[in-house]
Amino acid sequence: MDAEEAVFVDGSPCIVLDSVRMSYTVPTTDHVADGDLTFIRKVVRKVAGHQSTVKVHALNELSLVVERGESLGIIGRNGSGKSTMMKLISGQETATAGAVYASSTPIMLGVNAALVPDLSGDQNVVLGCLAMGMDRHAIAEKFDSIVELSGLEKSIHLPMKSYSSGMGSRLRFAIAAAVNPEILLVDEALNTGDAQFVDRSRRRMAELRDNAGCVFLVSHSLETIRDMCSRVIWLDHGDLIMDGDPQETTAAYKNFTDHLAKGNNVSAARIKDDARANLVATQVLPRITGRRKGAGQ
Ligand SMILES: Nc1ncnc2c1ncn2[C@@H]1O[C@H](COP(=O)(O)OP(=O)(O)OP(=O)(O)O)[C@@H](O)[C@H]1O
Repeated sequence: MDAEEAVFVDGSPCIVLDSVRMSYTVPTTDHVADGDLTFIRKVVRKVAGHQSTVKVHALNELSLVVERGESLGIIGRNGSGKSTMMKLISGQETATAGAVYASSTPIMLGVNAALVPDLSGDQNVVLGCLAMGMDRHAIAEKFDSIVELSGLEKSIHLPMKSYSSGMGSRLRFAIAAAVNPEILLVDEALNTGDAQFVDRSRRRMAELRDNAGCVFLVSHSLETIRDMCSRVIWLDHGDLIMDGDPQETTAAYKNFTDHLAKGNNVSAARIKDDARANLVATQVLPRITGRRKGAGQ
């Protein structure tokens, strides 16, 4: 990534990721992680109860500016960093380095509501709505439609711990869908439910998308991404590979995965390298009074 572009945005963008990185330190049973330690030191560490750890780089340094009106699709293989990026934007996780700026609270459909298992479904509706910043009047107004969307009318007075995981997901989705967020995050991997609920939730999602200032959508369905997004980014092993037009980006990614599926690892790597070579890296600069679009480049 040699080229760098200074981005000058008119008005305020919805989301800015400024040199963001995310890594996790996780325990491992792989002794290679102990590196060059002598056998004796490895035994001593084990006896002393030391657990080996490795660092997982979920997202390597990247910057991104997403403007109002954009609908950004995020594609990539399993483990490429898509959900991690969503968690950083929603504030569920804090980046290891860099900063995330949002013009208002992003709402991630399905997971925003931190619900309490011992409370009943209806009590959790109130709790979840309060957590999203709704007042009691607005909650009372929306209550019936939330329960209806969840499809849990019969179980709404039972404790959430008695719900199946699908029922819990439906309630969380219905609560998150009660507000019309300016920044909407949809991770399709989190969308569970039976056919009837999927249909209902898709309709509500479409309404939310139409009303949102900007939308982030993670999906393994390239068709969904092409249908719904105005811009697509391709992540691989935590790196930003491509950022651009939905048709071009999904076509390049499909070409890459088709080559991989046929075992053509070398040509797949070349496709990825070519895509990355054309990437214009974003650089986030502090806003300076008087600076104009195109100035100072
Ligand atoms: N809480 C966590 N602790 C440790 N490692 C994590 C954690 N969350 C994600 N990772 C690691 O970070 C990397 C990126 O994961 P992420 O869930 O963002 O991928 P993804 O692109 O959303 O994958 P998928 O398509 O399978 O949902 C993976 O290697 C994953 O193992």
